[in-house]
Amino acid sequence: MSVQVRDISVRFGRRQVLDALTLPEMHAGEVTVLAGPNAAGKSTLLRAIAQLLPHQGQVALDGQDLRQMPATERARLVGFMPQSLPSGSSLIALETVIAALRAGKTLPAHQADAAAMAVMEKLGIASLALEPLDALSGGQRQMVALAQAIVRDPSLLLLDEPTSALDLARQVRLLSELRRLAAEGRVVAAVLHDLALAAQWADRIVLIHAGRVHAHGRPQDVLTPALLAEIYGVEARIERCSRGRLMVLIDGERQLAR
Ligand SMILES: Nc1ncnc2c1ncn2[C@@H]1O[C@H](COP(=O)(O)OP(=O)(O)OP(=O)(O)O)[C@@H](O)[C@H]1O
Repeated sequence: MSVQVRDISVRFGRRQVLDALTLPEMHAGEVTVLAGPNAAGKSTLLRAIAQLLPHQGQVALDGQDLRQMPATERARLVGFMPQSLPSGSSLIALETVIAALRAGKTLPAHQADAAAMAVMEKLGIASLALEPLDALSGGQRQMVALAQAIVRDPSLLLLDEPTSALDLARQVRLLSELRRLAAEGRVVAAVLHDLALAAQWADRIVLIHAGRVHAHGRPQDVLTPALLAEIYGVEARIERCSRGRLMVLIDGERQLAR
């Protein structure tokens, strides 16, 4: 499977947030990380790809335009994990995962319960199943959001800062899960701010700046001091640790020439 994202433009009022943005084609088996400064347009792009906000341009799965698909078919094919789950829910965590499952599939109640529980077990959060969603910690809610995003077994998985509230062990658990989901034949795209995590887990990094793709490629090609200075305005060093992994070291903000 491949995903084509072409010429995406989004405007909020008079503000052009995305300007004919085209991503490199994404393929099954690959994890693509979208990175870039605050307000660059990363969340807006993910939401446009998931067809959650009005936009111009095209998103296609194997050439099939997502916009033209019936909503249930799209819900089955695309999983979206938001930056945070809305609060004010009166449901327990398991019910929210069941509701996410039923948005894309009609299933008898006992099968839906079992499928939702199986995903929570796989993610190590079975003990949270009967807790009210609103009573969970930020990291626990983020793991439940992941369960909601993957429970329909989507072909395209979109995640908005999925590790932002997670402790170190759960970051590794989530990112290993993303790699496994990709290896099983899915397309995975995640917004991440942590470039060290991106370097370790991504096949490809797309740097987004001011609503456009500034650079894209393998982590070793994109994580360069020059590009990080251009995009983030920082003095960065990229070094390899003893295991050969890329380390991104930020020495400070870049001093502008007078
Ligand atoms: N619903 C909205 N109405 C008006 N403006 C919006 C809306 N959503 C986003 N924006 C604006 O669009 C721009 C891009 O926002 P977006 O959330 O996509 O950035 P981001 O790259 O994900 O940022 P961050 O790293 O801070 O999460 C920002 O200037 C933001 O204020």
